[in-house]
Amino acid sequence: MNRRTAHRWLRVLRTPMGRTAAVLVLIVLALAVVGPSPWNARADAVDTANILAGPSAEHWAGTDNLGRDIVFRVLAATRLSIGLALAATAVAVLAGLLLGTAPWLLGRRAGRLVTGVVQIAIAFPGLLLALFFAVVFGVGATGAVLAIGLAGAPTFARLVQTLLAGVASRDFVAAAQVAGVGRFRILLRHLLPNIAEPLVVNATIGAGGALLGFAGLSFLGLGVQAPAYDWGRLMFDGIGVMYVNPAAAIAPALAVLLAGLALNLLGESVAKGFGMDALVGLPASVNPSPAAPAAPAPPAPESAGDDASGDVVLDVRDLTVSFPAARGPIRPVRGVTFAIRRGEAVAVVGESGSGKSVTALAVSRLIDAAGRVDAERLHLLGTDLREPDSAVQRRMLGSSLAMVFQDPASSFNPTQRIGRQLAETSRHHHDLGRRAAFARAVDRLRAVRITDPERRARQYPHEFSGGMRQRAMIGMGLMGSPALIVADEPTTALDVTVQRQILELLTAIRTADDVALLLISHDVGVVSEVCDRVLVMYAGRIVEDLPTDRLGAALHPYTRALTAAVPRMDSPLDRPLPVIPGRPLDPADVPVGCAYADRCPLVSERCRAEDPPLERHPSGHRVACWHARPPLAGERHDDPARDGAAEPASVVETS
Ligand SMILES: Nc1ncnc2c1ncn2[C@@H]1O[C@H](COP(=O)(O)OP(=O)(O)OP(=O)(O)O)[C@@H](O)[C@H]1O
Repeated sequence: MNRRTAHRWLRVLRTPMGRTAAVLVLIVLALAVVGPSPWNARADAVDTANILAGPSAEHWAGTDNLGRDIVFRVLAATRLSIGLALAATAVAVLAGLLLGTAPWLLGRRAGRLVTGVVQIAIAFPGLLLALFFAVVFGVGATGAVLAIGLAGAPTFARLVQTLLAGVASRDFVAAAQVAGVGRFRILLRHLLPNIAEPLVVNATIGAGGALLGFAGLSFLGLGVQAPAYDWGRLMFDGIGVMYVNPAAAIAPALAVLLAGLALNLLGESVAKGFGMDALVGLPASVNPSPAAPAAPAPPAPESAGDDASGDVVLDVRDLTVSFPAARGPIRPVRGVTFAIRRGEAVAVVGESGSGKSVTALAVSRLIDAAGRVDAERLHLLGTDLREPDSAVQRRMLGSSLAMVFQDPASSFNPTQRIGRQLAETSRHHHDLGRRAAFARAVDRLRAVRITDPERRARQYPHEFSGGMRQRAMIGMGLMGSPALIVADEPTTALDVTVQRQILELLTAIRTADDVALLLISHDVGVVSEVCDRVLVMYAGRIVEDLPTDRLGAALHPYTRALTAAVPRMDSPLDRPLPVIPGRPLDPADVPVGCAYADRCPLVSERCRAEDPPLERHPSGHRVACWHARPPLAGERHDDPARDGAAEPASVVETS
């Protein structure tokens, strides 16, 4: 148990409810472990002179029809009652885990089938299911364990599915996928450890339910059979003599009630105590170190696929991504074409919802199962990413593609030490032993300028600051020999100083190792510092592809509006900051014609009727606009006033 878990348990035990529940459960467990041996003799001692006696000083709950002491029989039955309830809970958890993890392991179709079966099973009342299984497995303790366990399995399966869905969408799982780790290994290493706590809590509550269920089956005569007895069986016997000695039924019922209550209360207290927790990041020093300025990359190919040189790392042509939706599929990425050369830094900018992240996810093969990726070409280092997933491909991608996510807080598995998580890639792809992989992890942490890397590698993610986690994430990408780093808003969640350090680090790595960078950002200011080229996206399409240093001479009105919205030192203080009028487009509602038409100051009839293709302009940009032209002197982009049917400033030629 790590310090954090111990701290949470302590917090649970400090509450009155948690303390009471823990004491009660300990008493019940102690009785179950030590109880029967000292009391068995008295519980089974027949006293024909005292048959069906009422409560007295000698027999607190009276005797049964053979004169045996009820209290001792209840105490002696603790082990069997608790043992069977725990066994049934174990069956429920195990079957629930198998059913709940099946969709993750089996893929979309088989997964849906399993989910459907689970949903149907959940629709049946639990007691009905238990009775059904009890009949199927036959009368007796074993049959009842299986019946109650299997009746509880669908609820656990759904819980596992829900918990898995929550964890599977976290960045560290995506990082493991990018690193080429198989689904079973991800399940064991990343998913299950992160759902263990809520599962244990629910299993504790479930054990209370199983205890009641078991007592119910034995009471109905379907569970434990004489001469063995559990609390349910004692209730069954007691009910027959209810009118002579009611305590014979009440005593075992009280035992069921108390033990069930204890387990439920403990589960609830733990759930509450653990649920209130948040990861506390200890302040840690960030190691500033200036990076060398990036060397300018050679001019990039303007259109993917046209460039046959071996220099192209990523080659994307006509990429479309769609997701199912209630009113028909939506297409957040609609025919995107670009290429990135070795060592080149390309930014993708655009407002929220323009399809930047979905493009990056498609390139990294991280679009979830419901989504559909189509492309005329989607090559990373010559490997066709449209091909079905294979071990060889995963291995190649795992070492040549690195991904840095926006939120450093969710980029690492909180249950594992940083060094181990970094080492995982090397153990998997380079067949390194545990020690060698850990040594490489330490070396990579050093490479991303983390001070005292040996000590840091042994720490958990919550002991790192946000900036350090982001560095460590970059270090994880460097465990292989990446040719491309995809960084999706890597600095958005960080403060300005740390932001700069991360950008400098990315630039330094790019320059030193000739690694290409695909930087997703909504901040034109950031990308102009780091990147050679900018792809401007609007409503799922690239509307302009231009060198960063030409941003001041952008041809598309949207690029100009984005650039104008960046605050500058010389912005006049007496005027509000320019904003782009209107709202970004909903991908479910893309109009005919140019998607930017409603917000564009240059809009004309043609814009509303025909969608302009992305074509090469004589200036070298690729631009998708019927009115592509350099900005006019004094032009404002926050001014919704139309300048009429502006004539195209230059002829646009097809590339
Ligand atoms: N799994 C999904 N299912 C359905 N729609 C999705 C899914 N993922 C993304 N989308 C939709 O795709 C569109 C583009 O999303 P994307 O995350 O690429 O935008 P973005 O440009 O990166 O914006 P932001 O800067 O806010 O991250 C959004 O409208 C989003 O709702």
